[in-house]
Amino acid sequence: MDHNHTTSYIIADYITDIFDFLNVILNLVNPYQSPTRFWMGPRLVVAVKDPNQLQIVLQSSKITTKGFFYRFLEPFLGKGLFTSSGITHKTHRKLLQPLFSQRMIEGYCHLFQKHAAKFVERMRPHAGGPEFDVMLYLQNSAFENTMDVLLEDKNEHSIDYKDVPQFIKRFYNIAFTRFRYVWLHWNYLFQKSSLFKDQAYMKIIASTMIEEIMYKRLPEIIERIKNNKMSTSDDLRVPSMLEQIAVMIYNDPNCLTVQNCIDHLMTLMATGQDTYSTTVAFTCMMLGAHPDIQNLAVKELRDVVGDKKSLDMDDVSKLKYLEMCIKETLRLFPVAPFVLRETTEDFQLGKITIPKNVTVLIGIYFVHRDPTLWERPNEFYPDHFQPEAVSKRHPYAYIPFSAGPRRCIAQQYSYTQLKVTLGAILLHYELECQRKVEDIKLTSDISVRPLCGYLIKIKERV
Ligand code: HEM
Repeated sequence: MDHNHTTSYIIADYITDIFDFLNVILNLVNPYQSPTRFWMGPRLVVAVKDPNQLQIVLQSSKITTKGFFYRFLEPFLGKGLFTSSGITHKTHRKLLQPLFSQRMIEGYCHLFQKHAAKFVERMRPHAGGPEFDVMLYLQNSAFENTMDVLLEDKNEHSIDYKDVPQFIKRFYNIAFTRFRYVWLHWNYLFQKSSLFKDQAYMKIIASTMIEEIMYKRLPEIIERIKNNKMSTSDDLRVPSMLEQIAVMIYNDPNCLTVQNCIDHLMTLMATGQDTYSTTVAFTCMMLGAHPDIQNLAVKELRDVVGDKKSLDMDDVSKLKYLEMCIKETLRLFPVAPFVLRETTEDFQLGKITIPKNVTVLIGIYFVHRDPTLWERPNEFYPDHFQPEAVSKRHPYAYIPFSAGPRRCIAQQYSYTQLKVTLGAILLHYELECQRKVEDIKLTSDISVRPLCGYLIKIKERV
């Protein structure tokens, strides 16, 4: 690799002493041109933040192996889509892609509406009151919504599972702690820690829950498949994801093992919640802090939705301004500020050769706030996503869902779910937030988090 790009060498202890990982990485990488490199304990990390270079890395099929950090997610997610690599990932991705097709998303929309309405009601006691952390309600709502889409689960499971949404957060936190504290990379030391015990306990509860619901649902689903009758229950306009997976296995019993199914369901459950809830929460904060922008979003909603109090699929595609607000939120507060890859052979990045066995850090957060790419990089300014501005910008300047073969499988699903939820919130409440972008101090584990919490005030909308 070209040594002119060498920047900083850090030793393991340096990074572990500092709580604020996001800012550690920002300070290490920001002053230098891309790509830049640093050591994390014994590992060489190459950070990429230039959109042309990001395009080369993300589009390449030679660098799709997830970084070493993802090994710490495996105890919970198994070998699901998020953590697997190589041919397994490629074939399973192809199998699961139809679960997120436009037709399926249209079917799930009905469930998104149901859970958005429930969420709006849960917040009602706060209307007219002081500020509160909206995540208190979002976490459970995200969990119930995901379980409904995945497993046709009506949230009737035993009381023992009420903590699972909290476990998912805690689990990410443990994986991230392992990442930060280099000595916990070694299984031997990790297994001596209390984190290991916590992780094992949470894993047992969560996977028992998934298996219990799965086996409860399966006889009915198999009966439907045998009778050639896909789901027509009142609540489901399309089959649940479990039912679609069962049909695949019915047609080709070798396509997935039972363990594959459990791993995929665990992965979709865990990836589907935190992403959705943090984006809804940050968007509420941003709209609350910018009443003029909120008014524009509400005007568009009223024009599209008319007198209705919820949104259907036709409405969703017309809400262009609300989508711009969501995109701007994901620009400033990307769910994944960095993603990691591992080189399995020497990789050519323009004139630079990145050697084998190096971690490549894909700097989503950097490119999203690059002043050479954005008119107002540190402000909430949805007009960044006016079609004309988008057409002039580098396509890899904005990659909240990543891009290429390892991009998020649920991008369209997420925009639909987010618009349905935020639309319902805005139709019922006026949002207020006292913090603008510059007042929100961020930290990160696997995702970016506001140190102050997701604090907003709500008032009934007249
Ligand atoms: C605001 C919403 C979301 C954002 C911003 C987001 C972002 C991302 C990003 C950046 C990646 C790439 C991660 C990496 O390379 O390490 C990813 C992958 C993935 N996401 Fe999402 N995600 C969102 C919602 C969801 C939802 C709702 C689901 C599931 C229901 C989901 C499932 C997945 C899966 C399975 C992968 C792995 C894909 C693969 O490697 O083939 N995501 N997501």
